Amino acid sequence: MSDSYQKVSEEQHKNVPVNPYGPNPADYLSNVRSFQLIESTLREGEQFANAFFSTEKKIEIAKALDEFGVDYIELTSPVASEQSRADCEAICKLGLKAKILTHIRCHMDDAKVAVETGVDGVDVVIGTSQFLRQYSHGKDMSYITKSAIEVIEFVKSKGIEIRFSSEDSFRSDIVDLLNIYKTVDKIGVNRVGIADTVGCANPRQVYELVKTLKSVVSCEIECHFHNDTGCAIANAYTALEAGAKLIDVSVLGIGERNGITPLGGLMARMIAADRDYVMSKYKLHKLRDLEILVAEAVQVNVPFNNPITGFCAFTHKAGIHAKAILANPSTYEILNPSDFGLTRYIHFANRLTGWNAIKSRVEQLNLNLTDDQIKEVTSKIKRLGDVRPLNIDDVDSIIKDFHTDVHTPRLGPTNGPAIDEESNLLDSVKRPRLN
Ligand SMILES: CC(=O)SCCNC(=O)CCNC(=O)[C@H](O)C(C)(C)COP(=O)(O)OP(=O)(O)OC[C@H]1O[C@@H](n2cnc3c(N)ncnc32)[C@H](O)[C@@H]1OP(=O)(O)O
Ligand SMILES: O=C(O)CCC(=O)C(=O)O
Ligand SMILES: [Zn+2]
Repeated sequence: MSDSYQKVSEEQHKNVPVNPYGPNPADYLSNVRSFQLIESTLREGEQFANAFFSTEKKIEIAKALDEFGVDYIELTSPVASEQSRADCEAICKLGLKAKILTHIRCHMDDAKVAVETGVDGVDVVIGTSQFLRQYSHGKDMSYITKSAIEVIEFVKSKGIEIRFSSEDSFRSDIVDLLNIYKTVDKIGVNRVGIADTVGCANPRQVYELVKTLKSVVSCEIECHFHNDTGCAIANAYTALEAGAKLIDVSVLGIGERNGITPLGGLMARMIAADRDYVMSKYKLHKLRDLEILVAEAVQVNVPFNNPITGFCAFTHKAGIHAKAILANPSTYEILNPSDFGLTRYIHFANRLTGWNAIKSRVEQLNLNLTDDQIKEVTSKIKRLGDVRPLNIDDVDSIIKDFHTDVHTPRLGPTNGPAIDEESNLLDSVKRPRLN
C-alpha cells in the first residue's frame, strides 16, 4: 500500500442522515438488533477443501473466536475421527466464554459420543428434502421424526442444549418441515435450525419460511446459509428480519464448496443496521487478525474485495469521491474504518484524481501553492497518468518540481534552452525545469 496510497485523517463520519430504508423499529419480528452468532469455522469450516486444522491450530482459532466475542463455537462431530473427538474434549476444557457445540447426525450412536465430550450443546441435523431422503440416508419422515425424538430426549436428559435442524430445508416439503419442527418444539428444544444446504434460497424465500416457522414454534430459530448463488449474507440478514435469532457463520465463509455466510461480511451488514449493538458485543478490531489467522491456516488469501478487510475496502480513488470523502467520510462510506481499527486511504496517484485530492497532498507535504497552481499541477499528474501507472513518489516529484519552479525566480530564456513540456513530460518528473 505504502507507495501508491495516502493515509488520510481518522476523521469521524459527520451528519450521517437517517436511512429511510433502515430497519423499521416497528417490525416486532426482527432480531436485527439482538442476534447471536454460531461460529462454525471449526465445523463447517473444516469441510472447506483446503482445511486441515491441527489440535494446536483449533485451540488457537477457538481462543481467537472467543476473544472476538462469538456466542457459540460449533465443532466437528466427535464421531468423524478419534482426533476430532479428542480435540472437541480439549476445546471444552479451555473454559472459554463462548458456549461449545458439536454437530452430529440424527442418530443415537453419534449422540452418545457427543454428550460425553463436555460440550454445552449438541446440534443435530438430518436431511428432509426428497433428494437427501432418497440418496443420502434413505429414511422417510416418520423414521426421521422417531429418531429425532429419541435423540433430543436423550441429549436433554444430559442437561445440555439441543438444537434440531433440517438439512436442505428450502427443497423440503413445507408440511413435512412444519410438522417436524412443531414436534421437536413440543418436546422442548433450545433451537430449531433451517439450512440452505445447497445455497438455492433467495431473501424473499428466506423471509417467508422463517416467518412461517416463527408462527409455529416457540423456541429460537437458527439459520445456516450456503453461498453457492451469492445470497448468504443477504439471506442471513433477511432471516433476522423475519425473526430468526442465530446465524451460522465461519471466518471468511469457509465451508463445503464455496462456503457459508462469512463472519466479517455479516458484521459489515449488521453494523450498518445497528452499530451500537454490534460494537457492544463483538471486538471488531480483532476481525482482521482473525481472518489472517484462518486464511493462513487454510492457505488462502483474504479476498481483495472482502467486506471490511479487503485491501481496498476503505480506499477512495476517483476525484469526485476523494473530494467529498475529505470533506465528510460519510459521503462515500457506510462503514467507518476506525470501528475495525483500520485506516482510510485516498488513492491520488492516478489519472482519475482531482485537484482537491492533490491539494490535500500538497498540504501534507507542507508546500504552498494557490488553487490555480494546484489545478495546473493536477493536469501534469493526469498527463503522466495517461502514460503509465503512477505511484506516490511520481506525484510527489511532480508536485515538488512544480513548487520549486513557481517559487524560483525566472532566469529568462538566455539561461538555457526551453524544454517542450509535452515531449519532456517524463523527464520533467525527475529534475527541475528552467524555462
Ligand atoms: C450438510 C452438512 O454439512 S452435514 C455435516 C457433515 N459433516 C460430516 O459429514 C462430518 C464428517 N463425516 C464423517 O466423518 C463421516 O461421514 C461419518 C463418520 C459421519 C460417517 O461415516 P461413514 O459411517 O463412513 O458413512 P458415510 O460418510 O460414507 O455416509 C454417511 C452415513 O450417514 C448416514 N446419514 C447421513 N446423514 C445423516 C443424518 N443426518 N442422520 C443420520 N444418518 C445420516 C448415511 O445414511 C450414511 O450411512 P450408511 O451409508 O452407513 O447407511
Ligand atoms: O446443521 C445445520 O443446520 C446445517 C448443516 C449444514 O452444514 C448444511 O446443511 O449445510
Ligand atoms: Zn453447511
